[in-house]
Amino acid sequence: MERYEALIFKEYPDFDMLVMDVASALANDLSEALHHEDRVLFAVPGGTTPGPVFDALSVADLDWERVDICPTDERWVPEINPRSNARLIKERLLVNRAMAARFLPLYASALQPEDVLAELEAMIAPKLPLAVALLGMGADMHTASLFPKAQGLEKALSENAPILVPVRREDLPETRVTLSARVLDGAMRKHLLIQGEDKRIALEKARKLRAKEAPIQSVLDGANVHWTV
Ligand SMILES: O=C(O)[C@H](O)[C@@H](O)[C@H](O)[C@H](O)COP(=O)(O)O
Repeated sequence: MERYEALIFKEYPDFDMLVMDVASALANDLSEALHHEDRVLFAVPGGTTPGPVFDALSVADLDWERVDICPTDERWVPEINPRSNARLIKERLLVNRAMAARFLPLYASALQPEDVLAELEAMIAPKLPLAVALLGMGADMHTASLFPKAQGLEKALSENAPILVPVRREDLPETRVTLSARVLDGAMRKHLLIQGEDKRIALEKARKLRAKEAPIQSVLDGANVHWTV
């Protein structure tokens, strides 16, 4: 296991090995957190990578009824929309034993996030800090919906950022809502899932840039990075 600076980088021979090890690490982290707290908050990403990890984690034998699960970020679409992270998480993670967990949404039926942000934050605030955060990363070095050059990024990266920040960028299909960097980085245990050489190179690049150019950097301290080709 390679260790450089304050993050732990673990490489796997293939994606299946990564999936099993990350699901096991997440189950252990959640179980450990549940020894110390009555309830724990677990944030998980959307995207194409985490699905198999959700499948493997959903059968883990732990006190899921004491786990609250929220997305790291959400696309501002109803759950019936295939792009909804709530839909992905409910289809792949909140099944089997993990069905007993409680889901905290980052979307509510309103034209704009700003119309209901206070209500969404009120559900999450009492449960912070995050016990565990599972994160993805784009090749453009975004994580959650902390996208470079996006409207809302500066606020989401600021030290006194609110819990939730709306994010918009012309090329994004819809408005996003993201947990702010301070909330994500404040997770007691962080696991970053990245697959492919392009993302490994992007991660290396991110470590030399500022968070504004490479938002992933704002959550790397103490993170467990799980990578496979
Ligand atoms: O809503 C989302 O899409 C995620 O939260 C996002 O941050 C994702 O983790 C990255 O874009 C990586 O996505 P892939 O796993 O599809 O590469």
